[in-house]
Amino acid sequence: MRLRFTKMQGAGNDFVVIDATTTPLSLSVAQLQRLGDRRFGVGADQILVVERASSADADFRYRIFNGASGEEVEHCGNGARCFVRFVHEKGLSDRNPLRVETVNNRLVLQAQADGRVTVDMNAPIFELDRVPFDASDLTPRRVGAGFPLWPLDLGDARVEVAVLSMGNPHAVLLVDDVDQAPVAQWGPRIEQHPRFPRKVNAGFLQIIDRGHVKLRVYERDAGETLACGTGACAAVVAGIRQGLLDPAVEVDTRGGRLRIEWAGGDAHVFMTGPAQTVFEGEIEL
Ligand SMILES: N[C@@H](CCC[C@H](N)C(=O)O)C(=O)O
Repeated sequence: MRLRFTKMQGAGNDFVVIDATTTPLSLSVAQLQRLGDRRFGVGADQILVVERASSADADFRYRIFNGASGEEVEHCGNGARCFVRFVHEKGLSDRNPLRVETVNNRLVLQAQADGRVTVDMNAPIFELDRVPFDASDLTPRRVGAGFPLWPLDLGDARVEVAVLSMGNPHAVLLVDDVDQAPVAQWGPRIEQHPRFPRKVNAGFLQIIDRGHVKLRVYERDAGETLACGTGACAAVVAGIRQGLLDPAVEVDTRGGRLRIEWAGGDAHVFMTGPAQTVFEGEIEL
């Protein structure tokens, strides 16, 4: 099969984006992994497939697959911004905002006049069984107004993580200096910790001040990426719940800056950041 694709990036988190709005497309895990492979394929952290919506209250359906594993996942913040740019650039729709359905969510996305895109990421989820996280026999340390930090045994280290879902699972760890943080060592151990039955994205968060943080994320099934949009939302929400951050925060990732806003409680989280097309191509799969 010959497949047309668009290579995109949002803050250095990179994607192969495929238009499946006219012809339905079913790719095998091996084909998805080939698209994600930086040596034998195109190379991407995630593969995004744009489809027709299944109901009238959404404009499109957007599916996300981790490039390394070919597994379908629930959410991708940086990918959502690229999805908007793709739909507008390809002339698939000129609606703004766009409403999109994902495997477990509905999102509203708005292209801004300055070229950035804002995504309504919905409300964060703290119920542990919905993350999911197995906290049996664990006692958390409570911080802020009672927000739990959970102890995790990593073998030669014991860390404390905030646990939440942005539609996909996140564990967030506070560090003094993110550039020195042992992301490559602890990232995979947190990602595959048995207390996270569906694995987890592991965020390493350094607070600069109440409106500015630095963040690195070891993504589930992707390794460390240059940025993770849902990870940025989860980290800021965790920082706010710990009483360390204000409601609007600039997040510096290794690939660029994201702005995250959350008013607390049941409020939705809003993420604003860049999205860019890198090139177009065709591949024989
Ligand atoms: N890069 C993404 C998240 C992609 C999915 C993640 N690796 C997972 O498995 O949940 C983002 O920008 O949010």
